[in-house]
Amino acid sequence: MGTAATRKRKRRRSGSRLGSGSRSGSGSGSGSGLGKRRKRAKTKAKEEEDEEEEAGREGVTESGKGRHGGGNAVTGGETGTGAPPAGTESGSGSGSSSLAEFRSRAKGGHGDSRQSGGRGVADAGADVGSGGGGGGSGGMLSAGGKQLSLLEETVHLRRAGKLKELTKEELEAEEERKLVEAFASTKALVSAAELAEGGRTVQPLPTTWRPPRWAQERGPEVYEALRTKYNIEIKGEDVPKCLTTFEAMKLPPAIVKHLVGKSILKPTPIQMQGLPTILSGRDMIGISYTGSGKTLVFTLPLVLVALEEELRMPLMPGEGPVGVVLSPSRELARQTHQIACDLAAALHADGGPKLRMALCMGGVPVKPALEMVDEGVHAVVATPGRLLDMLKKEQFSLRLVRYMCLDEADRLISDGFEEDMRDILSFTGKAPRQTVLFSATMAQSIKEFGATALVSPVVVTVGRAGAASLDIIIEVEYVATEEEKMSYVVNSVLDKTEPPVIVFSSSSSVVDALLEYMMIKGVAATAIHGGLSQSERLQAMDDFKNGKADVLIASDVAAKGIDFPHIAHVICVDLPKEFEMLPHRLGRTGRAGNVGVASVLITPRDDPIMLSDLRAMLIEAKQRVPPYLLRDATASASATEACPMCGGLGHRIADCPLVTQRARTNARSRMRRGDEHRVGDY
Ligand SMILES: Nc1ncnc2c1ncn2[C@@H]1O[C@H](COP(=O)(O)OP(=O)(O)OP(=O)(O)O)[C@@H](O)[C@H]1O
Repeated sequence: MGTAATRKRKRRRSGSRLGSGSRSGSGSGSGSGLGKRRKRAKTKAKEEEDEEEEAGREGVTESGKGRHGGGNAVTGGETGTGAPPAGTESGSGSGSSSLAEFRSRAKGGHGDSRQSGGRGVADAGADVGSGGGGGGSGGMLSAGGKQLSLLEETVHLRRAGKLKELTKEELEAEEERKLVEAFASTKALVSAAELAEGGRTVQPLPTTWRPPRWAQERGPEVYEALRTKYNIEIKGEDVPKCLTTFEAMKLPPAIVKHLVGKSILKPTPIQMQGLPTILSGRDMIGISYTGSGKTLVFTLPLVLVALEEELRMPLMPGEGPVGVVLSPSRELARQTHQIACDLAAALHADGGPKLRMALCMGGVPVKPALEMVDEGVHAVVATPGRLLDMLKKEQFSLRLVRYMCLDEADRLISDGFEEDMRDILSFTGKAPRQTVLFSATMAQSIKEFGATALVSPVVVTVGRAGAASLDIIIEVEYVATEEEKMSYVVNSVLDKTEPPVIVFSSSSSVVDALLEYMMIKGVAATAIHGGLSQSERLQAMDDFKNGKADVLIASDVAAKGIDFPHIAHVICVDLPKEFEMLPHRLGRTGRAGNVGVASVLITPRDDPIMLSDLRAMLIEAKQRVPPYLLRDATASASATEACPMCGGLGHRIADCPLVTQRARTNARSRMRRGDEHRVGDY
């Protein structure tokens, strides 16, 4: 590992769980050491949450003017020609549309659809969110009309003798069903107005995009075979074709050229099914393992929606956006925004119009985004807190939005973001809207909820949701005490591979202590966590990306979605607070078909349920299970069926730590929202 100490980043935090905060690097470290130049930016409570964006703000005023929503023609009409020879998967390439062709299609393609919409509105009383009538969560009412909790309900039923005849297994299954329903009944994807009116759009967004004719003429058995070959599972009605080349998807040549320049030559499985699905205007839930190219699946349509709108009717100053991508962290928002800008620039360089893509996230000045809005903004990539803040200040409007994506959607529609999401949707107009959700992890409860809140969605799954990528070699290492971890990481684990390496911990103070220790040991390291200022976070990311630092020590703020190229090794010094986070952490390596190594440190003090999940994950990924895990993990777990709440393979819902944690987080979030003056890390 490199020895050049880079920047003099000095921080210290006492009480680190890892100890060793002292100069000697040993002992139980109260955290003296490198001085006190960095003030503590966070309280303990904030540190525990650490991760990300939150918001609790008041007041919703619908604003915005101008346009009206409409159809979603994306890249053109039915011009794919030249069937490929039987048995081949690719088109002839003639399906790819030039910008001029695209322009003419966009102008004539779907006439008035922007005005007329195309999605009908459901009758009052329609099934909004999950659950439908009766409160959705399956709760029942007491004689006094009060909604009963699940617990109270069970007690009532027991007293009434209705549960007597059920076996223990049946009771457990019933309990699971109700818990899943209870959590699935959250309605983050349905705006307050839609909830109030009991209506929502019920037709997929109309689009003029079609696959090439040769692809349309193939029988369903061809697509079934392709999906089997690429391990693609689909759910939904009338699922669009799976296309195995970008040309067959009729992307503008400038985009294909841009992708080739990035060595993206052939779609990955989630792209094969996901891109045609979104280009067809369908709502979609996309689940695929980490590093499998999901970002392109939702970013490319964002840019193409923007292109089409601009070609049909250029945006006026103050208008837009027509597309929005929401990310749960600033780093992820920044990354996605850059990818969208690159795609837009490729179109512009080929003679296309200039598309304006705004980045709206906390920690950075709002001015550049506002300047873009003044000119007319085509698309926005945002974190929920900043977006909501701007909407409430009427700095722009979402009334023209016809494409909305939630990246890392399981995080965005749970964990206290729910209210923000609903508030954000209150700012959308009545225009038809296409909604797509993506993640590598999505527990059954979230998937079910998504499926009821979207319009005739297509669910595309590649691999099991929450499974570790098979391109990662996972090694579990047993360490007897927390105090030993720090020296163990530096002296035994770090040297297993060449840099770059990412080290994860769920605690900011451990991240700080590790940074201090590594700097003392001469390791070129930098760190990122939610307690640092935005400029410090940015600097750390840049130093790591451009090779100034060999090691990035990170809290889970960097676990989801961040695409560092060629990470050789991920080290988890502890298990995350939610097991679901582990595949995300591990997934920073082994991306885009490369093989990676991950080390997970465990101690005897780790939660047995977490260890059980870990064991099941290793077995599923056909990795070596250390004897310690075989001995101590709880024996009751089923290794074939995932917990419907959190996706963990090692336990059932009755033992799910997430159930308790979510309840706690939601309560905390409700309390925060009562504080009008709070300004979150958004
Ligand atoms: N078709 C492709 N061929 C080769 N590389 C690709 C392809 N599509 C995307 N990539 C590259 O793969 C890497 C991972 O892609 P991406 O970040 O979209 O993964 P992801 O599925 O979103 O992962 P995560 O779940 O961690 O967010 C990126 O560097 C991207 O440029």
